[in-house]
Amino acid sequence: MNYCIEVAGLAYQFSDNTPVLKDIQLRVPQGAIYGFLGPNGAGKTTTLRLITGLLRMQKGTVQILGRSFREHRLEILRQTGSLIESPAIYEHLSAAENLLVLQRIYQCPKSNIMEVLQTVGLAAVSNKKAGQFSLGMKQRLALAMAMLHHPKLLILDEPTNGLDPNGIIEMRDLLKKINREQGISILISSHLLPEIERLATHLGIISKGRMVFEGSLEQLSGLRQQVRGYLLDTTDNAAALELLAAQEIPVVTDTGRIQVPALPVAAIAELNSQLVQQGIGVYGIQPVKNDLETIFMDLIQA
Ligand SMILES: Nc1ncnc2c1ncn2[C@@H]1O[C@H](COP(=O)(O)OP(=O)(O)OP(=O)(O)O)[C@@H](O)[C@H]1O
Repeated sequence: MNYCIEVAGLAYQFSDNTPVLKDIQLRVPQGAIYGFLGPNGAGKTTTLRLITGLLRMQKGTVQILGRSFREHRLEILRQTGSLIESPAIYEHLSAAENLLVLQRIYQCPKSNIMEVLQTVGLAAVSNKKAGQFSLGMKQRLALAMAMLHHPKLLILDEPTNGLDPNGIIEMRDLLKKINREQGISILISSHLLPEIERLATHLGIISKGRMVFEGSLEQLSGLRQQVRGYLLDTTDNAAALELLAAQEIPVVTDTGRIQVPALPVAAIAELNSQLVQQGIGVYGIQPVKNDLETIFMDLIQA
């Protein structure tokens, strides 16, 4: 598989000497929308700042679009668009004028300006001052700015932060469209699993400065299929709990029902017959499967 970003052994600490990143491995397949997920303070922004050269690397290697970032920094940045921290939008300039400033820096064709405004759905308001834009429109302008020079790769740090539900959906659809129609690979960070689940093809989860999962969405869903335990419905829960305690089987009862761990199916069948032999009717045995939220919480709390 070809990767547009390959990070290995990335470690970082700020001046207070507390390690913030520890041995980060991250591989973004070409053409992917890679969701970089983790709770607040996990190290997402620091990782993205290192990958885009906003922070100086201390340890590890970063390859972008097949080249070492250390050795080919400028060449890589010319092919990469990023949106990290608040974008530098001039509020007193129109959307088109904001892009014109960048067009002069990038020395790219002027026709790119209307083209990206079209892509992000701001062509009709290209002459409106950015200061009069809603937050969602500003984020779309920021995305247009990141895309102006036709990058092959976009690196976006929580681009939906602060947007209302409609703005979030718009941004998600836009990113999918850009990825599908222009073949641009996207690395996007978020602390919201449902958002990433609806958008990403691949996923990396970071917690306390370490990667705790990396793989496709299917692989994560595979974990969802695993059985966490079984719910037992009985005619006499008190007697059933006594029998389980005698066998030292841990139970959870916080839903008002008895949940036993994911024992082998033969052990569950044996438990069922013992309960019945004790005169306790068992009218339900239901496997409890992981949901994505539980998997996520398990991974980040491990
Ligand atoms: N300039 C800095 N100096 C010292 N510590 C910092 C600095 N920037 C970030 N940190 C610390 O590094 C850790 C990781 O922060 P980072 O911003 O990378 O996390 P994050 O996953 O992006 O979180 P969030 O979702 O809240 O943005 C945090 O403990 C943070 O306090």
